[in-house]
Amino acid sequence: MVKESVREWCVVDLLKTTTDFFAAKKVDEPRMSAELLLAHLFAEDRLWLYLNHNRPVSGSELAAFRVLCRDRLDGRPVQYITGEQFFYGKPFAVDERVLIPRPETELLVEHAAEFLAARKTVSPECRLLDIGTGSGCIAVTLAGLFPHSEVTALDRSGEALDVARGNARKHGVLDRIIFFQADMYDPDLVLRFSSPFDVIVSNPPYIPECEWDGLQKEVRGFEPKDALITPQGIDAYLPICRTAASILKPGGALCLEIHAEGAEMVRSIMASEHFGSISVQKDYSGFDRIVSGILD
Ligand SMILES: C[S@@+](CC[C@H](N)C(=O)[O-])C[C@H]1O[C@@H](n2cnc3c(N)ncnc32)[C@H](O)[C@@H]1O
Repeated sequence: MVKESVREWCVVDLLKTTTDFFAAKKVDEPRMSAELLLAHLFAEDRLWLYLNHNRPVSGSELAAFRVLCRDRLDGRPVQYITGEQFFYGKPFAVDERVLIPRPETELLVEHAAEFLAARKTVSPECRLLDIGTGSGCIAVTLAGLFPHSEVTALDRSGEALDVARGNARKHGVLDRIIFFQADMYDPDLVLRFSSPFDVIVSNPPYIPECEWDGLQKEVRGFEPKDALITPQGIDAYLPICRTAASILKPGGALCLEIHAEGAEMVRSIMASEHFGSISVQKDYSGFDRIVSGILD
């Protein structure tokens, strides 16, 4: 009897075949998806794939990889499959309880960090508040960049706060972050803070409900809707600015991520709540993305 030959796979072949297959199935960023899933299979990084391109892939590894690929074909974002997204050069654990951090949000961190670095106060200590912390990517990154800071990470979702807490532990800043479950729309929110902040940052939900159907299937099917959508899109900015105006130190900064079309509206909300030196920054694609101001 002739024995049926079973194909022997190595890393480079599997990568190419998977990339072609994903491309044919119209998976977003097919090469990147294939690389991240394969690296995840071996619990290595993407560079390792290139340094080990001839490594044979065993039958059991192949079977496990097929499961990952099937998940991806079903539309699940690669970051939820691998459980990780890099933000500001560091890996953050993510799952369906939190929004996947986006590269644009790194600009928000950069902007807050520039403000803090330029402060003329003698004390290196500072108090920061992140409203709508999700995975904790902003709060944890700022706590890491400013070792004398005390950060408060606020979210309505207890599940998101659990993820953020895990990320703070992973990056060694758990002891400097206060995790705070609260609703940013609560008019009495200000009463729950005992001392003022130097900087408040927020990437609130800012997509209007009417844009939901037009979002990618991957986003609609897997990311938490509450993290993205509000009825009008703009709803969170007035409560955030109002709260910030009461709990920031005079001269403190408020840095907000915004919808590309929201800059003028957010600018006027900030101005109405006594913020000055208001500036708008564009993201890597040239869209308005960050509005910041200083409390008069
Ligand atoms: C756009 S996500 C930002 C997550 C994370 N900061 C980031 O940049 O990747 C918005 C976050 O706000 C939280 N959120 C939504 N509505 C809220 C509310 N009313 N009060 C407090 N947090 C809220 C969501 O749970 C979500 O984690």
